[in-house]
Amino acid sequence: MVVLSQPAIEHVSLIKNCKPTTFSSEIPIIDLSKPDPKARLVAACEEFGFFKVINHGVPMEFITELESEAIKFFSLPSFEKEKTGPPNPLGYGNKRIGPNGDVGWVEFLLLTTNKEFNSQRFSSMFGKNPEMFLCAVNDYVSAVKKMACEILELLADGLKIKPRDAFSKLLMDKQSDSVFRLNHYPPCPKLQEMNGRDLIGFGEHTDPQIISVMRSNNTSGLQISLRDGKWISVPPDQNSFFINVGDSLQVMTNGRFKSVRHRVVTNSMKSRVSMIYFGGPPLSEKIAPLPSLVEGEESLYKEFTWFEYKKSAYKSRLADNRLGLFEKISAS
Ligand SMILES: C=C1C[C@]23C[C@@]1(O)CC[C@H]2[C@@]12CC[C@H](O)[C@@](C)(C(=O)O1)[C@H]2[C@@H]3C(=O)O
Ligand SMILES: O=C(O)CCC(=O)C(=O)O
Ligand SMILES: [Fe+2]
Repeated sequence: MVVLSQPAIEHVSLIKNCKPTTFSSEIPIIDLSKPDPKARLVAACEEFGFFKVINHGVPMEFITELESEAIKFFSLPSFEKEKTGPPNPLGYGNKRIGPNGDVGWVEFLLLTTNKEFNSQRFSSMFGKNPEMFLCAVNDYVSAVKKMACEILELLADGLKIKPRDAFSKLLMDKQSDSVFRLNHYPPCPKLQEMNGRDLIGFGEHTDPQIISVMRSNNTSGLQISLRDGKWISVPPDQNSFFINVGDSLQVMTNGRFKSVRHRVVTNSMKSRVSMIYFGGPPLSEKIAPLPSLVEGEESLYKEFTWFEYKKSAYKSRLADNRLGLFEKISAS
């Protein structure tokens, strides 16, 4: 087993007292090999903005290969990892999340999903041999993107949207502004002496994009907020994927789907390694409710492009309600 480095707690402010959570069995599970998952997918996006996918069709060797490359990367000495940082927003980062003062017990690598761009920007990784790593990223991202598009098409069918690629075409576009993230949450044994206190790995937030596909090793830590504001812990499952509705999908469905608030808390004993594909539209794409979903209702959002939303999101703090700035103020 590879043991990853353990940084010392130097920011007491990283420690928050999280309300107790329970491991939840309520999280919807969607089996993509079953005949007709559309209605259950729509219900999951309406009620939770979150679900687990099993029998997903992503080859296991792509997952294990990328996990082993990620562990190799995070096991490098800091000075090697820092050659690919600081994140702007792409690149290696440690504890500081985003440009606005958020911190978490996490180190990460943010990449684009563009093969050529990654090769140029990250060719210094692993000295002279970044190929294995970048190849593992490409194989994994292509397979996960295919699954994300399949899910988005089932959702469009479930919502009776035509054409059925109304959402998925944004991820398939050559200009799609999608990102890929590897997170490593080192264990923090000191937590055991801290009487039930939790250390924030990644603070609460919603993802700005259309859809996020998360996979982690078998270490717990991910929590989601239910619509009543209660937090529940998501039981880890290294063989499955977890899907988040992002802010942009909330807007495109005129609020029918809700982007899910989520966070990660640190485990006292085990490292957590997660890999997340954030499917986003091209920068110039107008993000607006689809006409068939506003019929007879008003659009809840002002018009904006993904470029405008992303720019505004990257000025915000993690926990902010980023969509608030783009909501129409209702007359009543
Ligand atoms: C604090 C921030 C980090 C973030 C950019 C932001 O200003 C607000 C959104 C954050 C988020 C959450 C989802 C993804 O992990 C991410 C890459 C994204 O697109 O938006 C991160 C941003 C980041 O880590 O740079
Ligand atoms: O690491 C995880 O499980 C989730 C991280 C996350 O929410 C993010 O990177 O946006
Ligand atoms: Fe997230």
